[in-house]
Amino acid sequence: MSFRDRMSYGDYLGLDAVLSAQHPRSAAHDEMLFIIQHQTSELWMKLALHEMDAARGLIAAGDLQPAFKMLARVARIMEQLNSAWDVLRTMTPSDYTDFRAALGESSGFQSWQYRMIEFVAGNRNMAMIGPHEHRPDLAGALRSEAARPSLYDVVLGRLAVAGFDVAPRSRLDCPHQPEAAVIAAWERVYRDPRTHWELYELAEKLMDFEDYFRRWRFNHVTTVERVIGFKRGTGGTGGVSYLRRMLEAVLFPDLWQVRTQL
Ligand code: HEM
Ligand SMILES: N[C@@H](CC(=O)c1ccccc1NC=O)C(=O)O
Repeated sequence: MSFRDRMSYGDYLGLDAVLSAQHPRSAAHDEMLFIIQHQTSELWMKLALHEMDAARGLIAAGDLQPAFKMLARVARIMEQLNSAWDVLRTMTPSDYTDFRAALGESSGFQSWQYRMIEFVAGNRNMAMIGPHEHRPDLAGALRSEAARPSLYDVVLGRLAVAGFDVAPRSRLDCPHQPEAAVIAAWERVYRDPRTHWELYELAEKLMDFEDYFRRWRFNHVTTVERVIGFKRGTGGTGGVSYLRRMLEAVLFPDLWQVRTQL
């Protein structure tokens, strides 16, 4: 059973690198929880991006069934991220203040994968690249992403292919705005799902995604208020006041607006 010359479990998974990447900067007991909570979230985000990018390519090519499977997996990943807050919630303000100063000015604001998920979905606020300018590779990756059609842009492309009067966006580097022609197209899809089943299913997959995303934001702001109250964030924002404003962000406004008309 010697694995001296064969690939072992740890070799395959790169576990030495993963399990030696926890470097608490204080003696506080809960700092390990804080680090692992973020690292596992970033790993799940990596998988979500892998699935979202592949789903976007398949949707653009008109191969919707495998894309649905990937988007369903993204929804399960988001559930995982949402459940993870239950672990972090066991950390009280007393526990957190034991090591908060050790975090310096670092903050979730600098999670480039979180911003990339927003950018791939289509919520592109170029000002959010600011916190990544110290890493030209990451800022560059976000800029390149903002120049590509988003997940929602390729979905709009499917509406056009199906004969709806929907034009590609003239600018890709901004959040999606509600558009009368697109809302009218979705209205026809939702009024007659049997005729437009794939588009209907696609729309509901996007709704699932945004629904889970909103729950993540809500869990975040609630946990933050529970742990630091209304203190300013280490990233320089007002903290809870900023995160509450972010709850209003809408990824797919047409899909939310069409509901009022049905
Ligand atoms: C006790 C735990 C946490 C606290 C107190 C906290 C606090 C904050 C605060 C105050 C902000 C606003 C930016 C700033 O001024 O710093 C922020 C942003 C952010 N945090 Fe957390 N956070 C916590 C846990 C997490 C976890 C577990 C994640 C998961 C990766 C996360 C990801 C983010 C992201 C992505 C942002 C940017 C949000 C946006 O711009 O919309 N945070 N956090
Ligand atoms: N913004 C947080 C700090 C923080 O949460 C954080 C710091 C370093 C690495 C990840 C973090 N998590 C999410 O924002 C605070 O103000 O306490």
